[in-house]
Amino acid sequence: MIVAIASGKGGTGKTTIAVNLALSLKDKMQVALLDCDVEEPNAHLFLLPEFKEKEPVTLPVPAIDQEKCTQCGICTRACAYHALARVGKRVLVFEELCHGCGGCGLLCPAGAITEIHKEIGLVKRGTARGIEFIQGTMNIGTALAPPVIRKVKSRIPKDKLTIIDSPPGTSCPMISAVYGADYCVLVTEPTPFGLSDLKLAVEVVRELGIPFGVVINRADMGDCEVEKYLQEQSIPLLMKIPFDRRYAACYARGGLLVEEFPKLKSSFETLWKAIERRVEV
Ligand SMILES: Nc1ncnc2c1ncn2[C@@H]1O[C@H](COP(=O)(O)OP(=O)(O)OP(=O)(O)O)[C@@H](O)[C@H]1O
Ligand code: SF4
Ligand code: SF4
Repeated sequence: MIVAIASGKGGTGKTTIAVNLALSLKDKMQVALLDCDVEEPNAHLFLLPEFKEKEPVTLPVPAIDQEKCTQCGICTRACAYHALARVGKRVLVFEELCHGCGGCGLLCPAGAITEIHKEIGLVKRGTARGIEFIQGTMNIGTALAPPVIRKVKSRIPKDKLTIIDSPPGTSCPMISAVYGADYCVLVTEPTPFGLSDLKLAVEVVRELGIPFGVVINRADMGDCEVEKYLQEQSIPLLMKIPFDRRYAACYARGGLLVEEFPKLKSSFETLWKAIERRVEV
């Protein structure tokens, strides 16, 4: 089963929940944790995995043979991302804009386009406390998270519960991370921003047809508009976690909540039961 932990808003507690859910379940079943927050992965800071494999992530970007190019303009007109431009008598490639779709190479009538493999990130795989840990990282200066996320997800083991720590927001990186999940846990906080971004995230997972429920983190910090919204929309409330300065201090030290606060472990086990029940339904 694949469970994605996502949220419309950053900093709501996705990593806290993904890491501690994995730790709470690892003695009961085989668990894999995928850190798909590839712009800023941080789950490793808590689990301290030992990485055994590393694989670069590459994107096929075009290289133009200016000798062969007839400047017909077919490729520049075809590229939906404006990654090609005719400047004087040359066709230039703006690699940062290229999505590696391969379209220009297929269309070029002069055979002037070949592909080079540009390194845009790294996927690392290892283990931590009996948990299979897979992490993606984007190279500095690159802009495309989805290919790195897809590469991380290509490593999903078939025989384990896979927990995905998704990037924040509701744009392409989040969609790439949650796509194909059996269940999505949307983490929010009871603030106007939390509610507004939750609504966007709900739209995304509904559009993708992924069953989902909500965890309200720092649940005692704001008003109850989030709960009212969940009731109106018949969205399951899976868990409420109170704000606790000791949790923040534990996090800041790289500590593990379920080890320092054993009561939380049973809360995460209950969260898992709620997810499992809903996926079976
Ligand atoms: N219940 C809580 N009480 C106090 N602090 C909390 C609580 N939950 C999370 N935090 C704090 O909120 C911050 C963000 O948590 P976390 O990194 O898990 O969020 P995130 O959603 O993964 O963030 P990002 O969107 O940047 O990936 C951390 O400093 C963490 O200690
Ligand atoms: S590979 Fe696709 S995105 Fe990249 S330059 Fe060619 S047409 Fe544009
Ligand atoms: S399609 Fe080929 S020949 Fe035409 S401008 Fe592009 S690179 Fe040159």
